Amino acid sequence: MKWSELCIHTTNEAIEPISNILHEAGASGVVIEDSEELDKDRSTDLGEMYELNPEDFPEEGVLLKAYLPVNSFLGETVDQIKQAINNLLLYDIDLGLNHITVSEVNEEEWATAWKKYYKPVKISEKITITPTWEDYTPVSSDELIIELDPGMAFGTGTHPTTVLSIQALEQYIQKGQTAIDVGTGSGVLSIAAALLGAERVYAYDLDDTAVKVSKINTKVNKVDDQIQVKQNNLLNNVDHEPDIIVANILAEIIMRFEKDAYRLLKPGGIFITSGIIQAKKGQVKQALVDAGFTIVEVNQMEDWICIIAKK
Ligand SMILES: C[S@@+](CC[C@H](N)C(=O)[O-])C[C@H]1O[C@@H](n2cnc3c(N)ncnc32)[C@H](O)[C@@H]1O
Repeated sequence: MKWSELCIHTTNEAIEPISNILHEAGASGVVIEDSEELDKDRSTDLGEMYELNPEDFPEEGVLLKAYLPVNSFLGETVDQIKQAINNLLLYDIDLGLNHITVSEVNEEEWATAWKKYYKPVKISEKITITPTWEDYTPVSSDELIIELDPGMAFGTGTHPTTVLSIQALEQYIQKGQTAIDVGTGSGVLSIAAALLGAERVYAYDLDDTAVKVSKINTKVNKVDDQIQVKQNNLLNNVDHEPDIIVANILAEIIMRFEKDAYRLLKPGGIFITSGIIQAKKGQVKQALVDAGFTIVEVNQMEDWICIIAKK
């Protein structure tokens, strides 16, 4: 099959919203080439491997590459993507150069293109994420390993918004608790919750590819007994009473269901909200307080904010 590569020159801040647009448009996998990745200080004490080739990265900004099958809808799809990206300006998201090119690639090229950037990474005190195709030997006996093949669903597990969510889960989850993961993507946060001791996790995503991929990932990590994955719009028609709700979704989407989160959580329950850009921090905090929550922590990584609130 012929594939078309859509290459978008943008900024770090725009990675997640543009990735979402690309997935919604049916893109199969998104490659992120971030100029900052090359200069990042990285710890290698725990056996992580970083073999980055400067030629794979832009001099500045971020290149996002998405792959779409070449068919008769391609032109329209590309136009819709461009329009949706331009609409992000309305949310004060800096798009940088916003230069978009389209070229053709063959199947083998795209199937391996994104895998070379994805290596084992220790992302919290206890959790290391490793791609399923890498051999990784745990460094210590209490290290928890998540094996992930993001396939076509969002979430290699190493995006700052995901890292912040996992660090918060690690801090707040207690053995035997029930958790809900809204917008599970690859299932990474649900798997982390289960490995950290949650007895029951409900993982929801609107996207059926995410549902399929996360089901596979829960099996690969042998936590499919603890995690129920289901296609669902936010918390609509959910009646479980969790101890923890985690949602790594954009601010605009969090502000559509903070009241449902408050209603469902047990008293004292924790709501971990991630995927929030700096500019939206105040609005999300206010929405959480208006819903009845007390803000217990606000954490930041790069330009991303994670707000932890208590019922
Ligand atoms: C930023 S990704 C996060 C994926 C994963 N939780 C992680 O941390 O890597 C957001 C996910 O939310 C899903 N999503 C978007 N809108 C949704 C909705 N209304 N209901 C459920 N899931 C939704 C998307 O399909 C996507 O998989």
